[in-house]
Amino acid sequence: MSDAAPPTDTEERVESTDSTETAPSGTVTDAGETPPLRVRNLRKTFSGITAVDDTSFEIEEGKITGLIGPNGAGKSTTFNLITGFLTPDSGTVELYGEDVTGMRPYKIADRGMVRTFQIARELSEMTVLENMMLAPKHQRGEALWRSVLPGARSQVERDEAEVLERAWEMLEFFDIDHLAEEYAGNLSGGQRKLLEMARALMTDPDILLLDEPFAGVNPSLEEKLIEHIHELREQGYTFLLVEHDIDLIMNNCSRVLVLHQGRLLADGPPAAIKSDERVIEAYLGGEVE
Ligand SMILES: Nc1ncnc2c1ncn2[C@@H]1O[C@H](COP(=O)(O)OP(=O)(O)OP(=O)(O)O)[C@@H](O)[C@H]1O
Repeated sequence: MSDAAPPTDTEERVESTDSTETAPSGTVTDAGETPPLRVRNLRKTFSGITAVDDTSFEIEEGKITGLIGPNGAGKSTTFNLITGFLTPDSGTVELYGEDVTGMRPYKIADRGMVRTFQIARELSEMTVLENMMLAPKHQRGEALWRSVLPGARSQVERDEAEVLERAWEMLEFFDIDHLAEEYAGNLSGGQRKLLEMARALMTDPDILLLDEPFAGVNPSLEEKLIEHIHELREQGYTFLLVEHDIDLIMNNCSRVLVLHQGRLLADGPPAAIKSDERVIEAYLGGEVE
């Protein structure tokens, strides 16, 4: 990625994806801002298979960026490398200019970047509210630590009250507060996605990484989910979305990153990506729109 100012939604330009053009670590864009997330020359292999191959990109503050690519392109691996669930063989991940490469996921979450998770089977047997209360683990850890200090009891109670208040706020924001006592396993696909997002927001992150946010969501809830994402973006949150539904990406992201065989094939606004020959070719010669 070059140091050029990020393209606007209307520009038809596709960024060069030559990773040698990336700016040195800690530099700022021409707009004068350090990007929330910058990935440089990331590489990850699994016993001979190169899943992510010298990939570099950055995402813009307060924008929705989409990450797409055919099956096996390296999207999940990239997500896991960025969020600390995998350690890269080489390359760096920077959050607001800070090198967080190889940091544990909870430390990365502490620094303001979180990802959504599918609700595991065990959590399906807990209520929606219980799922929410489990989310900010590091805050609970702090509360336990403080519990050995003088005057700690009231502090612990205050912490718990704050977490509970935040949980209700998020459930209300996503219109699932009426489901608070429902088992998570009884929710519809769309309601689960809302809960996944509500949980991710418990720690009040700056950057949200959404993993297939629309998978299994019916059209009416899909619309609601999209509205919520845009509302949060307007509040200043920054998004990176991995999603198989190309239309949803093209219609809702200001910028799209295309991975192919572990490498960044294209990076630009949706209109330019849709007409990019290399992208069309990567999708087996099929239609991108
Ligand atoms: N833990 C692993 N062990 C071995 N190979 C892996 C592992 N994880 C991913 N791979 C391989 O790395 C490549 C990239 O996989 P990845 O899951 O990141 O792609 P993806 O774009 O998310 O694919 P999909 O859209 O099908 O989910 C694939 O060839 C995959 O088989």
